[in-house]
Amino acid sequence: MFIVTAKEMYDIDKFAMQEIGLDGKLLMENAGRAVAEKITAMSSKQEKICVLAGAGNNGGDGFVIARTMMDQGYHIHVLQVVPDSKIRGDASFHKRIYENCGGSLSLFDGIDGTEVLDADIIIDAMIGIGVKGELREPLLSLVSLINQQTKKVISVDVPSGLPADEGTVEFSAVEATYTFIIGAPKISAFLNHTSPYYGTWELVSIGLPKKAFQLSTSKSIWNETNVRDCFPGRKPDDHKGTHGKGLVIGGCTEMPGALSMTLKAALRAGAGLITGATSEHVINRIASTNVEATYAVLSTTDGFINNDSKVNVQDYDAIALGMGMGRKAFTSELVRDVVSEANCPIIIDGDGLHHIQPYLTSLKRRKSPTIMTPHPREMAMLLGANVNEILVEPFRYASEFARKFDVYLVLKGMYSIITSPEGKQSVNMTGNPGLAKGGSGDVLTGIILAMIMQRQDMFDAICNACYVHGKSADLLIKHQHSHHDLLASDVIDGIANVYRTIS
Ligand SMILES: NC(=O)C1=CN([C@@H]2O[C@H](COP(=O)(O)OP(=O)(O)OC[C@H]3O[C@@H](n4cnc5c(N)ncnc54)[C@H](OP(=O)(O)O)[C@@H]3O)[C@@H](O)[C@H]2O)[C@@H](O)CC1
Ligand SMILES: [K+]
Repeated sequence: MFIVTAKEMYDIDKFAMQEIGLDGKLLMENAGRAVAEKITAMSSKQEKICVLAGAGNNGGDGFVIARTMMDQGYHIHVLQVVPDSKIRGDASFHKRIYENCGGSLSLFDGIDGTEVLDADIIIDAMIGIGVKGELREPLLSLVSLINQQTKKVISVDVPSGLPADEGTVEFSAVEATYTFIIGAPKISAFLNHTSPYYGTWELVSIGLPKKAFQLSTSKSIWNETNVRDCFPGRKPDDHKGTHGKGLVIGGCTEMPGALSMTLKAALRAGAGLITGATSEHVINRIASTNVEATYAVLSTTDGFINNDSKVNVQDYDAIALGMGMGRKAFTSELVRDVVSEANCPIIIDGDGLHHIQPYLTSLKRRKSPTIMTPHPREMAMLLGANVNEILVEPFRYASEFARKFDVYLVLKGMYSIITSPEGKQSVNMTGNPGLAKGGSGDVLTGIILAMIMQRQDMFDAICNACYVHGKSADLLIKHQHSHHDLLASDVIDGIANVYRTIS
């Protein structure tokens, strides 16, 4: 499923019309019919439905929805929120058809007399991706009235007033119960501060050609079909070496658990052989619960690993670096040496991100892929930016960072964004608030390690890992646990449930 900006959507629309030859009125008919079908499935003919129609194509969709539902016997009224003179193009065409069919319509004449107050269901087709700046009056007051009601509000494409793109914090918008998104989800459906306005959303397809999307956008949702298409298989003659030999470097006296979880997650996720490189103290603490792993002892100062014992990094297919290692200056040296000496893919996570921050440009010199897995606060630290700036524009920050430092980036969050060094982006939709706990990130790193060692496309492997991690949590919440009691170690055990569903 592709994800678009408003501009990309307009480009796709233009391509479909000018290059492919699809008519705009037909696309609008398809959009309105597809949304009407969804709405009829969730409403009854006894309910009074008010369609709020604007002047642009979003309003045009509203007229098609109204006509389609009216013909099926629904109790429909259109409240046109702009004067007749403003209605243009295809919207004007579909308004005429609605009226020719005998549809009921009135002009919005101020809040007091509004039909919104009478309706059981409000269909918001005032403004879609064409919004510019903050809502003007009288729509601003109308939106505020709608948001005070407890009625079911169904937005068409985008809740009116909400920007389709990232980067805007000042806006007023309809707080929809449901949104039926047309063609492709817009970026604002995946941002912390804008996604709640959509309510529950669903995509409706209107016949826009796949070719148009492929030419215009490099962003998509990574879903179960993607996972099934490229999930590493197992053959009868496989041996432990077939599935990779991984090294995990991290841990300190105060945080032995982080390394332990990465080791265990990597093994559960399918790694062939895993070695933990850490202090003797940490090994003594975790070895009995990670009996399948092997260990390399690193020298320490005050319980933190240092660079004296020189880690052997040459014999591995991939390395994970950083979890629970602390932030001592002498550990930075070790991180730098591993990053410059290893000839295999490296995942840098947790404290490793802090150590590498002053040396980010060195990553460009690596011959093998580098994967970084920051949460938004770590991303802000890496960039020297404010975390709120990142949260408002995560796609842009992620894309610029990945390109600049030639890394694969997993920007973790409610919707994690995976970015390739070329700027290709995927959003992972699995996962739930139960994952907002210590250790979750260490588990994800272990799963990524296992996936990238099985020698498939790096981007696909990382996306699969994010999917598996979130899906494990989702299945556990569905069947056994709650958001409150779910632990990172449960997510490791839950990997088995995910594998059973996809293999
Ligand atoms: N892409 C596709 O393939 C297809 C797209 N389709 C649909 O088209 C939609 C995009 O249509 P669009 O481009 O006509 O813009 P749209 O969202 O109707 O908004 C324009 C109106 O909003 C108004 N307005 C703007 N800002 C405002 C403000 N701050 N405060 C107040 N008013 C403001 C603006 O007024 P103006 O500024 O011009 O006076 C104008 O009247 C898209 O979301 C989808 O639903 C489907 O039909 C099928 C095919
Ligand atoms: K809308």
